[in-house]
Parts: sequence; structure tokens; C-alpha cells
Amino acid sequence: MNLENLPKIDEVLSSLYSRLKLQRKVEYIPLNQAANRVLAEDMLSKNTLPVVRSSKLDGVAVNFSDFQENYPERKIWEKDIDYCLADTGDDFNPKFDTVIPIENITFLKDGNIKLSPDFILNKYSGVNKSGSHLKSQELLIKKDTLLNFFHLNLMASGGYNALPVYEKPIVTYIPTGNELIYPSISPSRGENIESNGIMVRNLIEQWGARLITYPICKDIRANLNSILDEALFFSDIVLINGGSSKGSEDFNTKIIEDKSSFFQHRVKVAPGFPIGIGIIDNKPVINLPGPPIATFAAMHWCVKNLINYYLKVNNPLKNIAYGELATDLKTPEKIDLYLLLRIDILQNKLVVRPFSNKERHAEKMHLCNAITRVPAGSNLRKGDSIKFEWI
Ligand SMILES: Nc1nc2c(c(=O)[nH]1)N[C@H]1C(S)=C(S)[C@@H](COP(=O)(O)OP(=O)(O)OC[C@H]3O[C@@H](n4cnc5c(N)ncnc54)[C@H](O)[C@@H]3O)O[C@H]1N2
Ligand code: MOO
Repeated sequence: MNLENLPKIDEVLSSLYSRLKLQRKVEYIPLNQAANRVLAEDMLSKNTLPVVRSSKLDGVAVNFSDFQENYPERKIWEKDIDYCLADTGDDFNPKFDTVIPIENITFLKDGNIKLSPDFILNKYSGVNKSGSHLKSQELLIKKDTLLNFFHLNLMASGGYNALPVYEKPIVTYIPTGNELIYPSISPSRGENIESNGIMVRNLIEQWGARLITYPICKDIRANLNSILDEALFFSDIVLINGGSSKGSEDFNTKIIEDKSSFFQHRVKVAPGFPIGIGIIDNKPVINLPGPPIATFAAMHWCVKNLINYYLKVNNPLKNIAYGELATDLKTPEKIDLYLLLRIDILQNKLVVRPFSNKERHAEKMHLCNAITRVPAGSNLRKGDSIKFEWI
């Protein structure tokens, strides 16, 4: 096989985006369920805060004019006539215009007051004006923002109890293979545990989509064919796992290709290079290669980006960092590599250790805390800076 002629990840993604005509649906959901959802409209504040004014601090509200002529001669200060207490954020008697921090004022036994010697009083100091926090009709958050806890706080202040967000795309996962059994069964000779489904569920939910999982499907061509048709009825993206390569039971490539208006078999990145990507009825159908790390790599570069495209999430810096390579790193001439990494902190530096084929599967899966993609033909040296993504 000529790996050189395979398209690169970015080329395949661009081909997909340019062909998919998406119609995103919008739903209203309660504010308390809106974290990690994507806002579908620009949101303007319904409220002005403070409505009229509030105290900036815990203090004593006074009339500034009293401090120009009569002070300090004035003898008796009467509560609610000459001053009132004003707490941080609270409104106070409209008679007063200025707030003195409580720690800068002393009430004397003779009824007079004394200000701290270094305290200078200015008119309106200690007072938040109307709208100093938020103004009605002010832009709170732009559409297409992935909502976090600050955003929810802001939306609540702006008067919202429900928000318009893009509906989560429905991703359907179909595990295929005669050898697969459920984890509740002890494997007999020739059987393997269906372990990718649980990983796929976790990733899909993390990335903001809804997952529907099919039972394990046998490698029976007619069945696989009709299951795909069925899944396309209710899915936005269909994932078929296994049967992507050249085995006698690998039917999925052909099944997808036959129905697709666009189809790409194999991409210039390993593991997972036999991935199949089609568009059927304007929906992406992805044939994820079966081995778990190949499934993960294909999920990460292809499915995650498709979900982001659906949801208009553009977050290129999320979980990205740079560290120092702990070893030399050479990649094959013809194919980009997805690498599982272990990152440690040593002497205030992030040290990046790629796993190799020498480590056992369990060791890699256990200790991997980051991933990276290294272009074909790279020749990096120990100590070189390398970009990675925390998982
Ligand atoms: N002659 C060749 N053989 C293979 C090639 C090739 O180019 N020529 N490519 C290899 C590469 S690279 C990959 S990657 C795999 C792709 O495998 P398939 O997608 O066809 O998957 P299967 O053959 O069905 O299974 C492979 C392996 O993965 C296990 N598997 C499958 N599904 C699951 C699941 N849901 N959970 C856990 N494990 C799963 C399956 O039991 C097999 O062990 O092909 C190479 N072969
Ligand atoms: O592409 Mo495959 O086995 O190298 O994952």
C-alpha cells in the first residue's frame, strides 16, 4: 500500500466540512443544566444592577456636605437622621450620598464621630452607581460560546433561567465482530471482550454529544447493512467499530462506501489508518478501526472534530501544553503518528515520555495522561520542546 498518497487528517476534515450541510437545531434548557452546552443566540442583559445604587463596602452612609462645614465641630450624630449603616452590595437610605468604610470611623461616647487620620472622604465614594455591575441590553455572551461556570453566573445576573443552546448531536455506536462478547462473559477461545464501547461513551459525553449504543453486531453482511440504514434514521453521526481493514469478515468499508456520496478509506496517521469515512444522507458515517488505541486515535481526530463542527465549538487551546522530550523521537517517513504520553513534573518542567511498543498494553492505558500527534519524518531530540494535549 502506498502510504504517501493517503490524505492527511486536515485534508480529510476539510473535505467533510465542505460537503456536510448541517442544520443545527436549537432547544431551550434550564440554566442549571447549561454548563458545557453551546449558546445558540447572543444574549443581552434583562437587568440593570444595581437597580439604583448600592454600597461598595460595609460602612456608614452619610451626607458628604456634613463633612465640609460642620465637621468635626458637630457633636451628636443620630442614626437614620445624620447617618445609616450600609452593607456591601445593599441599597441604603436615599438621604445619604457617600459611604465611609466601617474601619475608618469611630463612634465616640459623647455622640460625636471621628474619622481615621489618614482617611480622605470624597463625595460619592463607597457607592456603586446604577448599572455599574450590569446594564439592561448590555451584551452578556455571544452565540457559539461553550458555557462555563462564569457564563452561568453572568446569565443568572442578567435575568435568565433558561437558555437557547444547540441540541446535542446524536452519535450511534455499533460494535461489530464475530469474536466480540460482553464484559460479563468469560472469554472462550477466539473470543474478545467488547471494551471500546465504554471508552467511546465516555469520550462522546465529554465532547458534548449524546451516545446511543447498539448491541454487538455479528459480521453478517446483510445484517450490518440493514443496521446501518436503521441507525441513520435517528443519528447525526454513525460510528461502526471494527471490520475496517482487509480481513475475510471486514465488510464495513464496502457497506459504507456503497451508500456514500463521499468516501475516504485510510488516512495518513497511525494507529487507526484503515479508518473509513463516508457521508450518507448528509450524515458522517465513520468506520473506526477495532484495536482500542486505533479506535481512540480515530475518535480523537475525527469524531471529536465533527462534534465540535456540529456544535460550533472552537477551542484550540483547550488542554494544550508544551513540555520537554525525555527521549529522542523519530517517526516513520510516510505516516504521521499518534502517540500516547506520560507527562511528569521534574524540577518545575513538564517532561514528556512517549510510550513505545515495548510497554505492555495495561501499562500504557494505565499511565497515559496526554497525547500528541507527530508528523511523518520527524527527528526530535531529547530536550526538544513538544506540544501535547492533556487527556
Ligand atoms: N493484512 C492486513 N491486516 C491488517 C491491516 C492491514 O493493512 N493489512 N491493518 C491493521 C491495522 S493497522 C488495523 S488498525 C486493524 C484494523 O482492524 P479492523 O478495524 O478491521 O478490526 P477487526 O479486524 O474487526 O478487529 C481488530 C482487533 O480489534 C478488536 N476489536 C474490534 N472491535 C472491538 C471492540 N468494540 N472492543 C474491543 N476490541 C475490539 C478485535 O477483537 C481485534 O482484536 O487491522 C490490522 N490488520
Ligand atoms: O492503524 Mo493500526 O494497528 O496501526 O492501529
